[in-house]
Amino acid sequence: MRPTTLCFPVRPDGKLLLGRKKRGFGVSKWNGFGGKIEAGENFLQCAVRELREETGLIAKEEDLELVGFLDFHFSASSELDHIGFVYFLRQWQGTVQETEEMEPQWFDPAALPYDEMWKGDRTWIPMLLKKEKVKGIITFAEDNENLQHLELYRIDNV
Ligand SMILES: COc1nc(N)nc2c1ncn2[C@H]1C[C@H](O)[C@@H](COP(=O)(O)OP(=O)(O)OP(=O)(O)O)O1
Repeated sequence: MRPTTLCFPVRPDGKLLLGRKKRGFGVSKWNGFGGKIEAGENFLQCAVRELREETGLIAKEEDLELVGFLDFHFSASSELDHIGFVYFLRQWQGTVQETEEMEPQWFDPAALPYDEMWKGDRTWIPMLLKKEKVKGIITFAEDNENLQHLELYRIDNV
């Protein structure tokens, strides 16, 4: 799979915006917002475009904080392997809208719906919530759902 971006808008009260994916890869899971990089795009441009397509929110590239770099591996489906750049965003313009791809909802960071998210998320999102930056390799088992192996590192800069 092509490299991806994943962006989590964060409100001043600390709540995170997640979306329930309505179609495609990760359908029905809650996640941040993002997608595959397109030809000629850099990661920031991809993150801005995907956020706008999936939520209606308009971000400036300089407001995207790179907080994670993850290497997702699928032991039974190597065509799904991809890297993901993870961003927090604290300023934007516009209002959140449901889109054809995502049903958005704000969540308290202490009550994220991990049971309905990708299985790796409960390991690295708490690190980000503690203001740590993270780099790692997450390997999914043959069912493409459960975790097979995890290597996560706290880093100073992504
Ligand atoms: C496998 O573990 C993952 N965990 C989390 N939390 N998020 C992931 C994982 N793998 C991928 N993602 C994110 C990365 C992207 O933000 C989306 C997938 O993007 P999608 O395939 O929907 O990309 P689009 O370009 O929007 O796809 P279309 O072809 O449907 O336009 O999930």
